[in-house]
Amino acid sequence: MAFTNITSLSRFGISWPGRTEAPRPIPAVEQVDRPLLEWLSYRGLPPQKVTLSHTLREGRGLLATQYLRKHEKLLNIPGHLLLTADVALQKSAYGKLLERAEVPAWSVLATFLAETRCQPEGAKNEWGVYVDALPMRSGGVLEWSPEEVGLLQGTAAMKAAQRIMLSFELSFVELEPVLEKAVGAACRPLTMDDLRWGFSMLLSRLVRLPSTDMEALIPWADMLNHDPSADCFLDWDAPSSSVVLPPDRNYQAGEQVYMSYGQKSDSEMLLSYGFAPAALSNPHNACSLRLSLREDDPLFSVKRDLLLEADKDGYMDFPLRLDALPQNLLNFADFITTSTPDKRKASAIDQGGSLEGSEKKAAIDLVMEQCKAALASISGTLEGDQEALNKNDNRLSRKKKRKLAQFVARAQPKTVPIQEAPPLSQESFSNRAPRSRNNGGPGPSGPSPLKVAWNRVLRQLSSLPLAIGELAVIAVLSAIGTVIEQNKSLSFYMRNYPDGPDKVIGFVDWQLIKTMQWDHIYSANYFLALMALLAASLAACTSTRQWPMVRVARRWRFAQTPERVYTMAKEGTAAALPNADVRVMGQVLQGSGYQVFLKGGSLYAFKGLAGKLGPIGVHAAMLLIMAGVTYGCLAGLKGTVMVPEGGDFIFAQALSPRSPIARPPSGAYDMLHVNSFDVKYRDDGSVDQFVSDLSVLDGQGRELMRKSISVNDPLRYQGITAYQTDYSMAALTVRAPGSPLQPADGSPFNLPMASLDGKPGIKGKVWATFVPMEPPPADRKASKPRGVSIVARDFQTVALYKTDGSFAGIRRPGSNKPIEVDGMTVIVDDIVGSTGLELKVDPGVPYVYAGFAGLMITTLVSYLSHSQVWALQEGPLVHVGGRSNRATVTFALELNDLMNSIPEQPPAVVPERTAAEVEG
Ligand SMILES: C[S@@+](CC[C@H](N)C(=O)[O-])C[C@H]1O[C@@H](n2cnc3c(N)ncnc32)[C@H](O)[C@@H]1O
Repeated sequence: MAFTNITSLSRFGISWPGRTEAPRPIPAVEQVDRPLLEWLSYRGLPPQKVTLSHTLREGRGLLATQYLRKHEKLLNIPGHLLLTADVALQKSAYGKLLERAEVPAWSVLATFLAETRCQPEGAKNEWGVYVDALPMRSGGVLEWSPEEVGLLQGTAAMKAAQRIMLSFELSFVELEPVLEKAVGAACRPLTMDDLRWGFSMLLSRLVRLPSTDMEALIPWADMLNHDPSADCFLDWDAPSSSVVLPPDRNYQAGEQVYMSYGQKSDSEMLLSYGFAPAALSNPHNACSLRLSLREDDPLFSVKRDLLLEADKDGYMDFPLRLDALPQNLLNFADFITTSTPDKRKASAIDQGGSLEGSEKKAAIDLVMEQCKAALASISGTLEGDQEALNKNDNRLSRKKKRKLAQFVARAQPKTVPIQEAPPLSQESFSNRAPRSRNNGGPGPSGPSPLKVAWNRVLRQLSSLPLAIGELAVIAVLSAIGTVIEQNKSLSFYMRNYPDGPDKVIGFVDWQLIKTMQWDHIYSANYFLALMALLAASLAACTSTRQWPMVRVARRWRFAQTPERVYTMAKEGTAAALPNADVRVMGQVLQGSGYQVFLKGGSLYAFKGLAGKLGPIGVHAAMLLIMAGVTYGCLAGLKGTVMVPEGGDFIFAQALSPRSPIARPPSGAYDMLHVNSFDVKYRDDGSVDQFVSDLSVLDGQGRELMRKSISVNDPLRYQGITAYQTDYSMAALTVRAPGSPLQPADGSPFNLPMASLDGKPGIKGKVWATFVPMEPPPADRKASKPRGVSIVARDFQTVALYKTDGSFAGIRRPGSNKPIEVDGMTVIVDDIVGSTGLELKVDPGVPYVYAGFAGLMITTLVSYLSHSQVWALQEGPLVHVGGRSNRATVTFALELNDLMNSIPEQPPAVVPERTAAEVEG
């Protein structure tokens, strides 16, 4: 296929430039290079297999001094020659200030370059010779005039240019107040232009060494020029502790050695490095191809609806590289051409997979058709420019630069960067990655492998799909924990989840429950590990995403040009107010709750920063809840007791620790006494409430606390909570003249009650006792004892049965009404109840409560809009732009109202000229 194969470019009459250059005579060292070469050798640069030349098409570059074999290690630059942000921090007069302000690595390096360059001769720091050897200009976009940048209007290259320029401006705004604080620096105060030069040098020379992820300026290696067809990168060689370059081909002595600055498109090259590779020589060039559904397709509306359902528009943009086609492009092309559209196809567009047979052919044909159209427009433009482009060098004249900009603007309507791991990169600058802090490791200033690995782990952990997956698994496990009763005895599970054919829902039996720890799922090791993983994900997301967003939001960002005001507003509200004063605008904004900053005629105002902090608070609150739950699970104690009225126990006897780290609180050694247990009934006879009157007593029996507890109203004492959860019947108080147990004085006596739950044919809460009519027989086996059986289901009535088991009657305890059973009189006086208490010690509760309170507040705060307004005074005009991340319509209305409320200033009075002046 023509477009996946770069050799097909020969049909445009294009061959690879540069790499076919004839070897040159090896030049003698020029006078101008001497200071740099002497400095390099003084700083310990070993003899090299390349030498510096000035007479190359690209300006300076490195020539092989001997035959170089492919893959042989070239260069050998020791680690201490690397200029990293950490080295710059140590050597810079602004080091302490920059360190304290935590500015990004790029800003540290740019400041160091700028200050070194400004230092007077003789007072320069040890990097002075190297910095003086850097070019005055790189040709990159930071050095372009607004008019030149304007030539990119309407292109994606414009966006990239703006991103780079905005990053520089943000860096400057951040650096300016820091640098102002410096006293006694060895150079004059640094200006915006000084720093612009510093950043421009970084953009065109900073190297990222892929294997250590370290960014540094590398003297000597930064003399290598770029060749789009080269495939070799600078890298850190751990065994030799130096920077090396393994060439991707053999070089003759005198030939220029090239490296690759990364798989970058022409526009990226132009913006960062100030040159564009010869036309069509760059296989990494990319343009955006838009594929859309065809309106003449009879299945148009079916396909459009399917795409909408799959959350997609009727068109898709694809970054197209001459040497590769993305799979989702083919999938989308297949969807456009298919005669059997379905849900699966629509939602699988962004997935991998490969197409087969006729589907693949139809998809490729469509892509080819569109590509041809796109390429025809590119090649048409190129032919006219080719001559000019082929002659480009790195000291671009204004005219040439304009020409190149036009080329980028016309030839690449939408250039999209699509490559990985470029060694020379402006990415960290544009993304404003924070300065790396070096904690030791190989090389003098590279991040340790540990740090690289740590960053990778952080990135993985903060992935949203991972966090959603973790939450989903926790939700499923919590559902299991809600359905299956927790922390019951083994016999409970054996009874309720039998094995064999009666398994619950066909597969859940007690063995599975025990093996999977579903009987205590919330303290199971894998559940706790999952909680820890979710906590790590939340923390990673906060540190890698949310906190940087807040830091960016906190920066004051002034717009210096009207275009910038409108760019900052993006799709928000923008307007130009005639005869207005930006200071009045500031006062109006301040009156509406904005924080306003004015610098010269430029205004920046914001409100609702808390809205950006809200999500961090949400994460912190969730972490607190999880920490509280985990702490409660590990350091908690729990237990259940059944205590008869009048009975007591020491808390610690009933509490068992949930893990070895759990410790009973000091109050656990006090005693709980049950003064009474009462069941309250409604008029219809149903149970209304169970009430236990409890007292906490100390070792000497003194009452420390007393409370009547009921369901949902527990007793809380020194971290111990006693819940009313159960009841039982302990004894029946009766009088039974004629029974051998009846005391002689006729007073009532107690008969213990036993639960019948689980006895054949009986389920639920039923208790019974027996009033004997005669002393127990000598041979208990031979004859059954005679007596009255009394059965109770609740505390209101009891049923009495004769010796032969037949029903005798019902009585209310305490009614004093006797009943005659088999000749014996029985009076039921009372049922003595037992209260069932559940005891819990959960030291995590305060944290969980605090977490939930925090969660409610921070969730609300997250909904606050973060609104920003920029304004710039330009003569009598004030350009205003604003945007908000939420409630955009309300914000637009509010900003419009604010703008309308700004009083119009009287226009400046132009004195009328006198007749004499006119004549004169
Ligand atoms: C890392 S420096 C290389 C050394 C540089 N030639 C010098 O004199 O310092 C990068 C700069 O070299 C120039 N450069 C590199 N490769 C080039 C190429 N293929 N064509 C034109 N200029 C190139 C650009 O000006 C770029 O900003």
